[in-house]
Amino acid sequence: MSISLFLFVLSVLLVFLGWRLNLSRFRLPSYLRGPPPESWLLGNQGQVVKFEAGVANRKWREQYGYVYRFHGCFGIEYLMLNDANAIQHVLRGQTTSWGLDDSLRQFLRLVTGEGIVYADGADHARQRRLLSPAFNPVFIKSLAPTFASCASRLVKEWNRRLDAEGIDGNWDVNAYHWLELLTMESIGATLFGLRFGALEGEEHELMKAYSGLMADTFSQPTTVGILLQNIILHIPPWIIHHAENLPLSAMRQLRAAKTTCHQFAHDLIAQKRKEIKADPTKKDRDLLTILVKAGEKNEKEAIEPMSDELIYNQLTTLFFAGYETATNTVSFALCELAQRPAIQERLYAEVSSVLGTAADDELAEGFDANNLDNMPYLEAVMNETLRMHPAANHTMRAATIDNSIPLSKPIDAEDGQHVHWIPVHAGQRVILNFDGFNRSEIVWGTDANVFRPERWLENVMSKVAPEDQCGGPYVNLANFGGGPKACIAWRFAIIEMEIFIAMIIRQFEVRISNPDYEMWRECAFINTIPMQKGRLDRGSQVPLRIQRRMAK
Ligand code: HEM
Repeated sequence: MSISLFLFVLSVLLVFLGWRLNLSRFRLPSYLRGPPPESWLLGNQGQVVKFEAGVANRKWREQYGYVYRFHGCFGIEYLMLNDANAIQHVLRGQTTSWGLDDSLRQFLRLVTGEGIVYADGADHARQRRLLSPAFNPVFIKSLAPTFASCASRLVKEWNRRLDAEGIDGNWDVNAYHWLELLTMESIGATLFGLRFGALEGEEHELMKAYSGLMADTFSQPTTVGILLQNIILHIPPWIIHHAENLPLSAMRQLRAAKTTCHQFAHDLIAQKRKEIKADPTKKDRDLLTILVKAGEKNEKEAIEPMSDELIYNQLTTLFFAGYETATNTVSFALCELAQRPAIQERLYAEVSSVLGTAADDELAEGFDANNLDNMPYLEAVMNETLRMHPAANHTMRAATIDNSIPLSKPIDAEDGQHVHWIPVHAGQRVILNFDGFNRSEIVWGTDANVFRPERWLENVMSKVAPEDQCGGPYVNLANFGGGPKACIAWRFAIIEMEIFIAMIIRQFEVRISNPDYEMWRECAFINTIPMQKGRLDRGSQVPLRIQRRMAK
C-alpha cells in the first residue's frame, strides 16, 4: 500500500471518529423540521442529484419552511437557508463569526491553491486589500473595449461558420462551447494581457485544462461518487496534500488544471516584471500588471507583499472564479432569449438603436462602458438571467462561534411554535441557498419562478422590504455572495456579460435548434450548468440556430 493510500485510509478513519464524537455537539435544535434522510450514509444528498438544480430545495422549502434541517452524508446536519435575513447574517458575519465550511475550503484548495477564496480572517483581509486596486470601478470600465473586441471576434467567427457551414442562412451550433472560448479569451486579455487565439481555433493548454472541468468532474455523480466527494472533501488539511495524489480521475483532472495554471502564471509573471522594468510608466492594461506593481509598491510601504506563490494562486483563483461563472450565465441568457422571441426582439431593438450599425471591430475599439447605462432592457435581461440562474447555486459556511441566526419570516417548528431566531453552536454548517433566495416568492412575488425581465423595469427593488434583502452587492441578488467575501469582480462580470450579450444579439437572431430540447440546470458541486434534459451524456449544451440580422 502506498504512503498516500495509507494516509488516505487513516484520515478517513480519523474523520469518521471525529464526526461520531462531534455529532452530538453540532446537533441542531430538535424542533427544526426537514426532509427525512434516505440513509445515514447519503443523507438527503442522493435525493438532490435526482433533480435539476434547485428543484428539491423548492419542494422542501414549501413543506418545511424557508429554513430547514438538511442531512449531508455520514449523518452531518446542515441548516438550509433560503431566508433573506438568515443569509445576510451569515454573509456579513464572514471572517468574524462565520468561516468557510471545511468541505468547500478543501475543494477550493484543490482547485485554486491558497488564494483569496480559500483565505479567511486577517489573511483574507490582507489579500483583499492587495487585490482591490485591480477591481476599482474606473479601471473595470476601461476594460469595455477589450470585452467588446473579444465579442467582435466571436461574431466574426460565427459569420464565417455561417457562410461555410450554414444551410439556408441558418447555422446550428452548441453555443456553450463558443461561450467558453469567448470567456477564456476575455480573461486572457483582461487578466493577463494575452491573446490566446482560442476563438480562431488555436489550442491553449489552459483551455484544455479548464474546459468543462466542473461538468466533467462533478455532474451526475453516482452513489459512490457522492460518497467519495464527501470523504475527500472532509479530509483534514494536513492530509489533503496526499489525497491530491490519489489515482482518481477527478483528482487527476483538478490537479492537472491547477498545475497548468500555476506554470502558466509563473512564466507570465516573470515576463510582466521584465516589461514593467523596461517601461515603468506604461499604462496598465491588464489586472496582472496592476497586481505585480501593487506587490512591489507594498514592499516599499512595509505591508507584507504577495509572494510569487501567492500571485500564482491568485491568478489561478481569478481564472477559475471568472471563467465558468460568466460562461454559464451568458449561456443561460442566450438560452432564455432563444426560447422567447418577443423578449429577444425588444432587446435587439434597444441594442441596435444605442450601438448603431458600425462594423463590430470599429464599435469595439471605441466601446464606451457608459453605453450600457442607455440600455435598461439589456440590464433587465441580465438581472433576470442572474436571478433565475445563479452560477453558484449555493455555498457553504460554518459557525466559528456560538451565535443565533435571525429570520425575516418566522418558521413553524415541530411543536407548532413560530421560530424567529435559530441558535447554532460553533462548528454548525449552513448552506446559503442562492437559488432558493433568488426564486423566493416572499421576495420576488408569486411569479418568482418565471423569466420576466420586465419586473426590473417596474422597479422591483422599491417593492422589496428591508427585511427581505440578502446583503448582496448587486440589486438584491444573492449571485455574488456578500459581506467581506463578496465577489470582488462583480462589476467586471456585469460589464463583461452585458457587452457579450449586446454584441451577439446586435448581429444574430438566435433560436433553439433542436425541437426536442428542454433546458436542464445541472448542479455540479456548487455550479449551475446548462444541459439538455434527457441527454445529460452530451455535457454542457446550448443548442442554437443562428441567423444573421444585418448584411455583413
Ligand atoms: C457571473 C459571474 C460571477 C459570479 C456569479 C460570481 C460569484 C461569486 C461568488 C458567489 C463568490 C463568493 C463565493 C464564496 O464565498 O463562497 C465569488 C467570489 C469571488 N469571485 Fe466571483 N463571480 C463571478 C465572476 C467573477 C469573475 C469574472 C472573477 C474574476 C475575474 C471573479 C473573482 C472572484 C474572486 C477573486 C472571489 C473571492 C472574493 C473573496 O473571497 O474575497 N468572479 N464570486
